[in-house]
Amino acid sequence: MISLEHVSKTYRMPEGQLEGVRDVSLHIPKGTIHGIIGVSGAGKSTLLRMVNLLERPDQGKVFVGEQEMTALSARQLRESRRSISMIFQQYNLVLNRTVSRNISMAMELAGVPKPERLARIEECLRFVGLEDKAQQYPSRLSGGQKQRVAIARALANGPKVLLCDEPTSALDPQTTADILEVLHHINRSYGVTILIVTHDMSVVKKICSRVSVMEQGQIVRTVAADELEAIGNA
Ligand SMILES: Nc1ncnc2c1ncn2[C@@H]1O[C@H](COP(=O)(O)OP(=O)(O)OP(=O)(O)O)[C@@H](O)[C@H]1O
Repeated sequence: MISLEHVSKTYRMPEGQLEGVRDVSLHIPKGTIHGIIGVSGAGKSTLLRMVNLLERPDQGKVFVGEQEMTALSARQLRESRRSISMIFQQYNLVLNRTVSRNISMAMELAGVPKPERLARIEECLRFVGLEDKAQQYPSRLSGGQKQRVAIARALANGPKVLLCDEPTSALDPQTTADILEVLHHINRSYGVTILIVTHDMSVVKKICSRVSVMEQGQIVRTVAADELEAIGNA
């Protein structure tokens, strides 16, 4: 479903250049949950953001489904990104819009008619267990509830791929477990392929089938999640 072929990204700054990602190749099969783990600065977020081309690689190719993302025009890329959703550590909700409007926005941009939007908002909120919060503003919600809204928003356009950048790092262990259960449920119910960046080994163990370990911009190994512990202890 997701293929990265020899992708690299170098950041050029006045004080010199920094190789964020170096010659990474990775294939993630459709319908799986894949983790990317590594210390701060290893290049995890950069790699994740290459999948929807929020970061454009300097070299290499990115495929999502049949589409070569790196070969699309700006218009085609906008279109293609509708099937790739993203959630973040800090939720990135629009604070002066209600929960309902937050979820509606991507559908408005995609030109979805209002009755369909309203039905979809209800469905997505029910999926994440927040059907009673539609008219609430984000500031009135807990961290776990904000992340549920962000997940509902991510589901609104019916994505094939969900990119998660440290989605539970701001949450306590119980809320983390609840959010991971929601992500697992999305994967099982809709067959969405999930790529999740984390520094938390327990996240990987709970929901990932495979995991890649990054160090200094490179993937140093990709293993089944239950093999990770053995490596960690070696
Ligand atoms: N826009 C940018 N400009 C310059 N350097 C950048 C930029 N984005 C990332 N980097 C650098 O690229 C390297 C990889 O960063 P990245 O954020 O991908 O790492 P990470 O593994 O996700 O780290 P963290 O867990 O702290 O988020 C780091 O050294 C970082 O400082």
